[in-house]
Amino acid sequence: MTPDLATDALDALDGLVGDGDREAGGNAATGADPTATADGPLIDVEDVSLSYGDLAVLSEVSLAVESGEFVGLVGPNGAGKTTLLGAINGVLEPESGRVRVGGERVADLSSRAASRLVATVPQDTTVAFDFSVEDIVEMGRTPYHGRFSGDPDGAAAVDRALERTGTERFRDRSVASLSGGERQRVVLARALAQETPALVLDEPTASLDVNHQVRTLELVADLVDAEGKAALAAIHDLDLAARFCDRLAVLADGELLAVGPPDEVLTAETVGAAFDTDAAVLPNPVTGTPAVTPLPDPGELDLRVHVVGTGPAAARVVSTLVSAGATVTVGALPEGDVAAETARELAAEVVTAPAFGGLDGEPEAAARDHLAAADAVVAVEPLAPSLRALVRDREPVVRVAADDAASAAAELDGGGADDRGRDGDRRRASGAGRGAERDAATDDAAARATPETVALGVRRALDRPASADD
Ligand SMILES: Nc1ncnc2c1ncn2[C@@H]1O[C@H](COP(=O)(O)OP(=O)(O)OP(=O)(O)O)[C@@H](O)[C@H]1O
Repeated sequence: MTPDLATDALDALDGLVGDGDREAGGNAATGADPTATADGPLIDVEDVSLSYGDLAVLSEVSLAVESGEFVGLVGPNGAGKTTLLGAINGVLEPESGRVRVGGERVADLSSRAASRLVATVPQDTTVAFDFSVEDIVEMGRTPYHGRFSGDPDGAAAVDRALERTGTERFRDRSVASLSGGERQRVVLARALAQETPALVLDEPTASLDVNHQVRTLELVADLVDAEGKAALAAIHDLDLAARFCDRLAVLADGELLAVGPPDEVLTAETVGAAFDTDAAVLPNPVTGTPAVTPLPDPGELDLRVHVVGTGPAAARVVSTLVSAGATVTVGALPEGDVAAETARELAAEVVTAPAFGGLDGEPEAAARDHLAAADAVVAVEPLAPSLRALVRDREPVVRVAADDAASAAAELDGGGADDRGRDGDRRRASGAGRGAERDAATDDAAARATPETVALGVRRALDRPASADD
C-alpha cells in the first residue's frame, strides 16, 4: 500500500490515526515519546468543557485513567461519551480544560504524535475504500512511517494484532466482504497495531455476538494488565462493563455522576439518575459483578401484596408486583435467598428466618402480621411445609408454580392448587359476567402463566365479585 493511499484511507476512517502531513505543521511537542513515563495518570482529563456550536456537551469533566487500568465509560445515548473520547484522542479540541496523555497535552501535539500515544476504536467501522484486512491493520502503523525510513517493527506488530484479535484468517480478504462484527475486530486489530500506551474504544462490542463481546473485552482487559496500557471504553452493556472494567465512569448530560469500582458505582440510585429509569441491581450469580435490570414504569396496582416463597421464581414475582405498583412484603425466607435480596433491592419489606430451622418466634409473628395486613397473598409453589402452614389460614389469592410456570402457574384463587384449571377459571370468569373479553384474558393468563401474569391475577382476583366464586 502506498503512503498516499494509507493517508486517504485514514481520512476515511475518521482521521483517527495521524498522518505525516499534519506533523509538518506541528510544533515542539511533535516528537513526543510514546513510551514517555509521566508523573500522574496516563490519561488525564481535567475540567474539560466542549460544545458543538450552541450545544454544550461536556461540562467540566475530569477523569483519570492510570496505566494498567481499564475504565468503562457508561451513560445514556447523547450523554457525551463519544465527544469525551474525541477530546482524549485529539480529534476534538476542548473549549476549556486540559487533556494530557502520557504527560503530553494532546491539543499541543501533531496528529502523528497524538497517534503514537492514543489509538482509537471508533463506533462507526465503515470503511469507504475496499482495502484488504491486512492493509487496514497496517494503517495502524502510519504514525511510525518516517519520511525516509521504513517501519522495521511494523510487520511483527501487524501479525501480533491480527493474531490477538482472531482476524488473521481474514488477512487477505477485502474488508468490505466482512460482517459488521468481523470488521469491528479488524478495526480493533488496527488500534492494537498502533502500539500506543493509551487506548480509547467507542462501543467496541456494539455489533459483536455474545461470545465475541466477552472475548473482546477480555482481550482489552488482558492488554491493560499485561502491557500496562490505559484503556477507556464507552460501553452500553452495563453488565459487561461491570464484569471487565476496573472502574466505571457514569456520564449523563455531559457531567460525570460517579466514578469508581463497578459495585460502588452501579447502584439503583446512580443508574436511575443517569438513565432515568428504575432499576434493580443484584450480583450476577455467575460472575458476582453487578447485574442491572431496568424495570418497567411503575403500574398502578395500588395494593399491598405479601409474597410467600423462595428462589428466582419468587424474586421474579416480587419484581413484577413492584413494577406493577404494589406495596410488596415478602417472607419468611432464608437470609441470602435471591428473593430476599431482590426484595431489598426493590425496597420491599422482607422477613427472614434461619434456613432449615422451621418457622417460629419473631419471624413467624412478623410474617403473620404482613399476611394479615396484605390485600392479597401470592404463594410461589412448591412451598416448604412451614410456609405451607403459614398460608393455610390465609387462602392465597394467587398461586404460582415455580417449577412449571409455563404450563399451569398463575391461578385466580378460589379453591387452591387442587382445583386449578382452565375450566374453573373460565367458569368463574364467566360467572363474573365480564363477557368474552374477560374469558379470553383469563385463558391467556392460565396458559401463559408467567410471573408477569401474577399482577394481572391479583388485580382480577380482588376485582371479582363474590358471586363469581359461587
Ligand atoms: N458533530 C456534532 N455536531 C453537533 N452536535 C453533535 C455532534 N456530535 C455529537 N453531537 C451531539 O452531542 C451530544 C453528545 O453526543 P455524543 O455522540 O458524544 O454522545 P454519546 O454519549 O456518545 O451517545 P451514544 O451513546 O448515542 O453514542 C448529542 O446530543 C449529539 O447529538
